[in-house]
Amino acid sequence: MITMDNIIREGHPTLRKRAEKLTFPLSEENQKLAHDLMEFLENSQDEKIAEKYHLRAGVGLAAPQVDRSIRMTAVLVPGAEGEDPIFKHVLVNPTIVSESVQKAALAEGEGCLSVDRDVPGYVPRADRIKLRWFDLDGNEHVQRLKDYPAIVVQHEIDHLNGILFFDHVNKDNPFSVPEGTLILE
Ligand SMILES: O=C(O)C[C@@H](Cc1ccccc1)[C@H](O)SCc1ccccc1
Ligand code: NI
Repeated sequence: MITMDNIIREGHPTLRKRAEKLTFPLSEENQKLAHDLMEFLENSQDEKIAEKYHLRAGVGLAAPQVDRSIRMTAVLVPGAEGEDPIFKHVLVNPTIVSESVQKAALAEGEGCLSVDRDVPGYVPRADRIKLRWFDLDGNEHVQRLKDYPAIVVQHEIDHLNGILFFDHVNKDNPFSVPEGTLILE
């Protein structure tokens, strides 16, 4: 299982690389990695398991964060208590095929499992995206996302491109955003 010890931190060169596209069929190793990335998110969102293994809660984990520079990320956006997840997929070779001009940013800013410090400020991202990805069998999927799920997926795709959330924070005024940006509570 993946624990925090497997997650590389800010300053590790892999976090700043552009990850390599995958070809199908996926290797056994990469199929196992896909499972392990999603398992980490499930564990990190389970109070008992997270406490037992000292896991930070996560809604996304990209392969580069465990030092595997390939275009694969798990995303697990939970639904309400006892409800199905809002978005639960391992994305292979994800791309944003289109996005809204309108931006959105989380009111509480963003964090990252690979960044062990608080970086205050808004992270402006597209509020709505049209996402295309391949599943582990190589089937293509296309789905529109908006607000929080869209923010999470953009955060994870950034990891595949060597981008960290604080790269988007305005250096001069961290709490300034482009006009019309939605601040999501
Ligand atoms: O480091 C990662 O990629 C996982 C991040 C993803 C993320 C952070 C902020 C905004 C969108 C996505 C972790 O999930 S950060 C911890 C967290 C946990 C639950 C809810 C929000 C953030
Ligand atoms: Ni992150």
